[in-house]
Amino acid sequence: MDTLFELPAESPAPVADGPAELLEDLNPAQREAVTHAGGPLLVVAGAGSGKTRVLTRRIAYLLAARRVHPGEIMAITFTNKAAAEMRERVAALVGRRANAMWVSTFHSMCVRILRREAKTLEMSSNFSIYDSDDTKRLITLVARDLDIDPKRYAARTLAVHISNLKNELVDPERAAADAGNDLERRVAEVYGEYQRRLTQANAMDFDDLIMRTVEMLQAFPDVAEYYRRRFRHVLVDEYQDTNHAQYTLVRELAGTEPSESGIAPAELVVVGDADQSIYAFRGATIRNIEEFERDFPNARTVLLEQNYRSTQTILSAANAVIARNPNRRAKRLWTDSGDGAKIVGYVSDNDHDEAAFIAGEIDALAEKGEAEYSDIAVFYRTNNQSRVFEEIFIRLGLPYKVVGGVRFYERREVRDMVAYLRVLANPEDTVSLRRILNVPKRGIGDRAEAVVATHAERERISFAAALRDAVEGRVPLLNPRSAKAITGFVALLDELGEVVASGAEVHDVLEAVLDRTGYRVELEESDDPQDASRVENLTELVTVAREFAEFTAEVLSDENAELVAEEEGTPAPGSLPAFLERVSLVADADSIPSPDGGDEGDGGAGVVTLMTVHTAKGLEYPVVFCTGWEDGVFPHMRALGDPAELAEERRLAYVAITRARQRLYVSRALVRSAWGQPQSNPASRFLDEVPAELVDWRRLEPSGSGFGSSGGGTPRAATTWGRRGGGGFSSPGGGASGTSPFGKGWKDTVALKLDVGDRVSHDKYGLGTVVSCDGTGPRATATIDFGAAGKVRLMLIGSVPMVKL
Ligand SMILES: Nc1ncnc2c1ncn2[C@@H]1O[C@H](COP(=O)(O)OP(=O)(O)OP(=O)(O)O)[C@@H](O)[C@H]1O
Ligand SMILES: [Mg+2]
Repeated sequence: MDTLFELPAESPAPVADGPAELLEDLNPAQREAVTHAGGPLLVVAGAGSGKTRVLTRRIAYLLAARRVHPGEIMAITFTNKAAAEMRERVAALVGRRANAMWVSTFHSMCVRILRREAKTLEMSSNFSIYDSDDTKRLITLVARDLDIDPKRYAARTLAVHISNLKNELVDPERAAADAGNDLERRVAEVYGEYQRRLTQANAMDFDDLIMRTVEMLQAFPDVAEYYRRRFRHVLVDEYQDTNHAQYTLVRELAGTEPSESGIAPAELVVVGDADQSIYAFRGATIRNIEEFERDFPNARTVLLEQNYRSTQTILSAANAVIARNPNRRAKRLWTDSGDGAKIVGYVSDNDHDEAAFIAGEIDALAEKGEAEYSDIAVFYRTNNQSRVFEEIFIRLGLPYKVVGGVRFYERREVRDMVAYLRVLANPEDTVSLRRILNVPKRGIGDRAEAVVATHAERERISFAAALRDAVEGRVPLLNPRSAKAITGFVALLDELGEVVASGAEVHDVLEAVLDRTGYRVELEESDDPQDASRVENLTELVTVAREFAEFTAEVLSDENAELVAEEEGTPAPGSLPAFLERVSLVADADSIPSPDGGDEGDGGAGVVTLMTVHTAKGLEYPVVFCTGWEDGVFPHMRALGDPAELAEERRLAYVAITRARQRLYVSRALVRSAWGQPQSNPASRFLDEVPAELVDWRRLEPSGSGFGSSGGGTPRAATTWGRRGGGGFSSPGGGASGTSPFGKGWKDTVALKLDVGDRVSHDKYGLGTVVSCDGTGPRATATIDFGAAGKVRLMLIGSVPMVKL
């Protein structure tokens, strides 16, 4: 780590056969790393300094200049996306020969090795891979069988401990021997039994993939020898995020000294940035970077200091934020690409406004030709934050893709609840009915379902009618226990039907479904952390429904009722069918261009990418929106009282900022409803850490500044909307009136000037297009098509919670 190469002023002479062009556009330090031969090499450098470029270029160089066969190369990346990207980059350089290389994540590499070597491990090569869900389930069963009190030791806790042990390559025997307290003894006990059952089931969990590979390479020198002989070049990207097991795997593969039969260690090159270590919760440790030279004899270190990705403004912001972390080695990172645009800051009233502002900016950038959709990424801290963006983007017709994480309305629990609502709205909806028949489990098995379905077919009645027949004992072959369960289910639906008939609002119906079906309790009592996030998603769905009810109430209030044009064929405002229509529109994934459509074949503009910051590691975009910069969101609530976690969040912020090439936006919402009840969060401390002179804040002060012309009797515009951020308010008059940043009352006055065809974003209705305008002055109204929310006629006087996009 201490070695900084003194590089010759002149670039190293290109090797035979003219790979000079492979070195041409590299700086001397990069060139050194690309051409380096022999001992292990560590490249440490800040974001955007070309670490990944060095790896891909090195591969090309190995092939072109050093006559290495592609099959001798093993490159490891952190995500499958990164692997695909690297393979692509190498293929662009060397064509189809890229195929013989192994470019993959640690996990896929291990699966590949383990399937090949299954015999050695006395397993069959078609072993299953258990995901975290399966893992939690199995651990729950094991713990139950071992009489472990789930209140004392939750399956989740046991799973985390077992995973940690595996990441440290500790087997059950050693865990048992080392156990120093009751928890550790219990964990060791469960661990042993869990492993036994995995083997019995011919299965491995994610951590096993790494651990078993390491064990195998250590236990079978001839197998290790085979891979050593085969892979003469091992390259690892994002080395700062390796854990102990992965580090050991790299060591076993590459070797540190000649093997028994005299094969020299492979050439090892690892690249990383301690400031971008964001997987400590999975056991990643920057020790692996810091101790590289001790771990690998004869290792050398190259530092890269020039950033080629971002403008100076973006880099300065990133440097200022990460500089606050304690115990880090300061790095010099510079760019000669100029200051570029200022960072745009935006404070929104709420998360809808934040998304609408971003949608407006994206539209403007695309319209002005400053960026294509595929140049743009929107980042958030946790997956559930994608929902508001998805809704708004779909309504506006902005093509986007969500990377990682399941789209909100595609999540199982959300689909289950929507299925309940559909059945309540339309009992003949057989698909939805059958989906919820035994969800949550109520003893109506597949066989019973089949019997009822057969009866329905034979009698030519609906499935719902057949269920009622079952209640009355008119379905032959149905066993009494199933009939009883069906009776309970039908009674439950009737009960819920009464809730709907009583005129309850959609969110209350939803709450009733969650409670009376036992769906929520089941998730809450589960030990599976996935179930905890399911509860969060359901809370989010209730929020959607509540907002829907609120805006409907506002629309239907006396003073506005006459302004609402009821459209033929559209469901009554606020009704369950209206809500379902809105949800289906959002869930309609068909209208979204395929993410793989790439830049070609979809009109050339591609799609906007939405993802969490974790997913964004290693990527870059000309335009980046960092959203939800609020204390409690980013940094995450969990990190607020914990310096180590806060440092990790700050590294995450550093990763987020450094993805941007030309333009960076940071935004926060004063009120966020993502967690059920609206919450007001203070600004993220990371925002304060960005030097003020780098940021152009676009937000109208609560009153006064910059609006309206003088004269006339109409009070002046006073809104909470951005002054320039997709702004659109203009005031025909002057006067004086102000609202608080939170004020949304209709009493305050403002006039919004609209023309047919204008796009607007309404706080409650979402995005819409103006279809007609009537009247002038205080009598001005516009009819706006809000898609699923219907066509609405609105007065343009009053503090209309709407902006022109
Ligand atoms: N010598 C160079 N000349 C021109 N462009 C370069 C050079 N080196 C790297 N780049 C460009 O700079 C950008 C960042 O490079 P790269 O992604 O390799 O950085 P990185 O260090 O891996 O970043 P991260 O830490 O985010 O993973 C890329 O667009 C790359 O093509
Ligand atoms: Mg990289």
